This record gives sequence, structure tokens and C-alpha cells, in this order.
Amino acid sequence: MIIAIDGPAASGKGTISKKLAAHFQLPHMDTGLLYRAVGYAMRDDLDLPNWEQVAIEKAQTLDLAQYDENDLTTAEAGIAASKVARVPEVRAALKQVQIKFAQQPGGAILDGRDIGTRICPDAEVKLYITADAPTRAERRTKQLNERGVNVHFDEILAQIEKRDADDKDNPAGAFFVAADAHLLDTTKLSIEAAFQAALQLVDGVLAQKKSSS
Ligand SMILES: Nc1ncnc2c1ncn2[C@@H]1O[C@H](COP(=O)(O)OP(=O)(O)OP(=O)(O)O)[C@@H](O)[C@H]1O
Ligand SMILES: Nc1ccn([C@@H]2O[C@H](COP(=O)(O)O)[C@@H](O)[C@H]2O)c(=O)n1
Repeated sequence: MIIAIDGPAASGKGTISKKLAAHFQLPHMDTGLLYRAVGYAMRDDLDLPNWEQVAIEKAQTLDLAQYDENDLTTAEAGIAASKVARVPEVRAALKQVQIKFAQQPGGAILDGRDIGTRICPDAEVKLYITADAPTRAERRTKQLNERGVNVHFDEILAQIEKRDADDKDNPAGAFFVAADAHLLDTTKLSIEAAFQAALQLVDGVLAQKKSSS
């Protein structure tokens, strides 16, 4: 079974994906980390005249295991990720990694921006997790502050809104709600309530598929 989970920055898709993965005992891939790793690897190279070619080479030779997740989950790495994500050949290289992960026996859960629309268009279940931008910024600010990173709500909100807009109008991307995705707005939900709502949606789709097969 493949579960595809998409949504905007800091919407809680990773949190829900990890909990669903534990529940269904499926491997999980946070595909944003792939783009973040390429962005982080490019941190000193993004001003080079040939930065796109350098990014393509880094994506084609990416070994995610070589990166520390703390380095990848910074606001700066998110901004760099959004930039390299606009290069079609970077997306093509990372698509191969994602498809290989999705096709392992028994299935998988992947979360990102284009999982239901492009990477796994035939996924059994597709969820689109969202929350309003101030709520997402508040959660991300709290997350970074708790890690000792001194950021303010206003700057994080501005970054999230810019990243959402850039991702949505990325001509190389496919960040939109898949026609067969189930929408879940977590703005007013606790983590546990959001997980239970997601689980209910997944169970509902699986029950419907079982009864019609
Ligand atoms: N429903 C919720 N209520 C409160 N906090 C939440 C909720 N969902 C997630 N969070 C918190 O918000 C932060 C961001 O969540 P998470 O990393 O799951 O988002 P994401 O969509 O995967 O982010 P990214 O865009 O970076 O991939 C985390 O600190 C998480 O614990
Ligand atoms: N499937 C994906 C996943 C991510 N991106 C780009 O990476 C950025 C960081 O992603 P997070 O999920 O960690 O926030 C994101 O803003 C996108 O630009 C992507 O294009 N496709």
C-alpha cells in the first residue's frame, strides 16, 4: 500500500506521516529532506553563475545518509531547497530516488509536495494536509525555538508565505491538490486529533476499496 501525503510548509504532514507509518508499519520518506539536502549542499554555491549545473550534479549523486537532519531542518535549508526544487533536472534525479523508495515490497508512505500528483499518482490513499499560514508559522517558530534557534514569528511567517507561493508557481513542480486527495485542515486540531482524523480518512478509503473489489 502506498500512502501519498502532500501539503504546504509546516502543515504537519511529516508528523502525521510518521504516525501513520508507525500505525501501518510502513517505511516513511520525508521527500522534503531530499530537496533540503541538495539545498544545504549548495549553501556556498548558490551564487555561482553555473549553480543550476552544480545542483544537478549534487542531486544526481545525493547520499542522504551523509547529512545531519538538524542541518537540513533549518529555515535557510528550506529556502535553498525551494530554489533548487525549480530546476527540472534536480527534480528528475530526486524523482528516481522517491520512486525506488515507493516501490519497495509492502509499500510506503511518502510526504512532500508532488507525491499524489506526480511521484505516486496511483497511490491507494492520498491526503492533502493543510493549516492556515499563521498557525503553521507559530508551530514552526515554536519548533525552532525549542531547538535553541532564535527566530521570530514574523520572519517565519514571511518565509512560509514566500515558500508556499514559490512552490505553487514552480513551473517544474506539481504542487496542487490531486483530484482524488482527501483534504485535512489541522488548524484547529491537536497533533493527536489530526492523526486520528488522518487515520479515519485512510481507513475510510481502504474500507471503500475493499467493498468495491
Ligand atoms: N496539529 C498540530 N498541532 C500542533 N503542532 C503541530 C501539529 N502538527 C504538527 N505540529 C508541529 O508543527 C511543527 C511542524 O510539523 P511538521 O514537521 O510535521 O510539518 P511538515 O509539514 O512536515 O513540515 P515541512 O514543510 O518542513 O516538511 C512540528 O514541531 C510539529 O510537532
Ligand atoms: N516533494 C517535494 C518536497 C519538497 N519540495 C521542495 O523542498 C522544500 C522543502 O520541503 P519541506 O517539505 O521540507 O518543507 C519545499 O519548499 C519545496 O520547494 C518539493 O519541491 N517537492
